[in-house]
Amino acid sequence: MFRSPSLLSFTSGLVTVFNMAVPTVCCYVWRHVPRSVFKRARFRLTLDSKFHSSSPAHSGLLLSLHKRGILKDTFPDKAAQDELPRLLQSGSQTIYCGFDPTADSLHVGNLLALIGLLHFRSAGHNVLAVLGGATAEIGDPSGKASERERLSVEAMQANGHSIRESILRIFANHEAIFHDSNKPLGTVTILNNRRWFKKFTVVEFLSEVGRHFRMGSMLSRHSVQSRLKSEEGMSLTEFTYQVFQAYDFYHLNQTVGCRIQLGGTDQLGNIMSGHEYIRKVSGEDVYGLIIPLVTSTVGDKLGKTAGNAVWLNKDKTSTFELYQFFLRLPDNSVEEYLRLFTFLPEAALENLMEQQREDPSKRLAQKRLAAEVTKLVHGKEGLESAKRCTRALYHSSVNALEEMSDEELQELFREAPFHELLYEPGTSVIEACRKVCAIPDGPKGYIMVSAGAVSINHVQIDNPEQVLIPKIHILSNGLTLIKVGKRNFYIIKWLSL
Ligand SMILES: N[C@@H](Cc1ccc(O)cc1)C(=O)O
Repeated sequence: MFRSPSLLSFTSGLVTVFNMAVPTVCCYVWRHVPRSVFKRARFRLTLDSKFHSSSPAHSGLLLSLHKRGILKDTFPDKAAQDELPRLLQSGSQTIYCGFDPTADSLHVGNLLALIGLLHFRSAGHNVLAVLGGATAEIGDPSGKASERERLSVEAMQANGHSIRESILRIFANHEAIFHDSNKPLGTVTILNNRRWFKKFTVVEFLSEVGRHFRMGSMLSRHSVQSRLKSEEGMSLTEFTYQVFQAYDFYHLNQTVGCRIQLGGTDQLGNIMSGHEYIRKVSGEDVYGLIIPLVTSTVGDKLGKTAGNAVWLNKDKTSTFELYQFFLRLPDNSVEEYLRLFTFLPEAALENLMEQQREDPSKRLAQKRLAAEVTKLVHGKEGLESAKRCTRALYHSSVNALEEMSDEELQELFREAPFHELLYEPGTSVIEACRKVCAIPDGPKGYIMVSAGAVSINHVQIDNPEQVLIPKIHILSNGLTLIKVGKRNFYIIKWLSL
């Protein structure tokens, strides 16, 4: 029997750049797309009043998320007033959010989506994370100036595996540390969309699903418009992305009754496509919850594409670096971040901010924020580790250095060379420094040490001939930390015979 190529290999193989079609397409849009579509596609600013339901009993969760800054908007626009609050009141709902495994870790931007889901879970709703094994192969053009490099299926699977682990870890930390155990907690499900796309051939998909999509609305999406205008244009593969995400929503609606999708502002177009598709095929009303994109303190999108990501896996951003990222936030951002990234109730938050305003130099708000986020992402042990590293590095604490595991050390001094050397009694400071190339050869290095440029385990050295003394220069964990100048670190792990 004839079988057409499988859907995924067909679409991801299509690198036919859409450029050639741009002029025709633009004319098409201009002539055929109703004005109202453009108007709807434009992101509208939310008015507070929108989240006030006509019946106050219904508006609770949405309103509080809106006040925290997590819920930026809903789709359709008017649903926030009545339909959505009513739906959430009517019983446990399933809320989903998708994550494409295009990297081996999620980042802080994704954390906000997980936190959004967690608020719903804490309110007794069921949450569903979709790993986009299939959609990652297509590549979402939303918010991206150019097409993503194609990743191998193996890399995608490995990424998916690692992302699944981190989602489960964060959800488990939330349950153990932040959830009030007297309150009902919804379920968590993680599904990979490869599962349902696998069954289609490309012909079947286009014939069964594709026919319900209108070119006019597809072309009106912001992600498409901005790319069509760019020099690079857009491939057919990327152009079809919204159909895949729309189908996910439909599939989850049909199989588990999911009626709510959560996503960042860049996902609005994809969510709208799902909404239109489901309405058309099954007549059911579904909704989108739009969360803000996390930006850096100077306003850049904080994410993988922007190249300044803060990752959630500790082999990419250590617990210490994550902690420090939040600790370093400027005063004018900390309140906003506390609302977005912690589960602190409003009263506790205001209290904390009042203390912060009394004496900003104590950085109480930043410390609390950093602690809460680190606990959520890496658990209590993660926070302990981050604090230990902070003491070791910034408070020159020898005790903290002594308590550190090899793994923590390497995480903390990621950039620092790590040397394992055989310990020979009688080794001097200058010899140790030379062995790890911490100082230049010859008299220049000798002079540097004599001038006090080198410290060992946070104690400044001025005698290059000083013999390394166990317990002082070699800590009980077999470690010597050499610092040259302000920020050059070298770690020696002494091995004994
Ligand atoms: N498109 C989303 C990920 C996603 C994947 C599949 C979905 O069904 C939903 C969302 C993103 O790039 O962030």
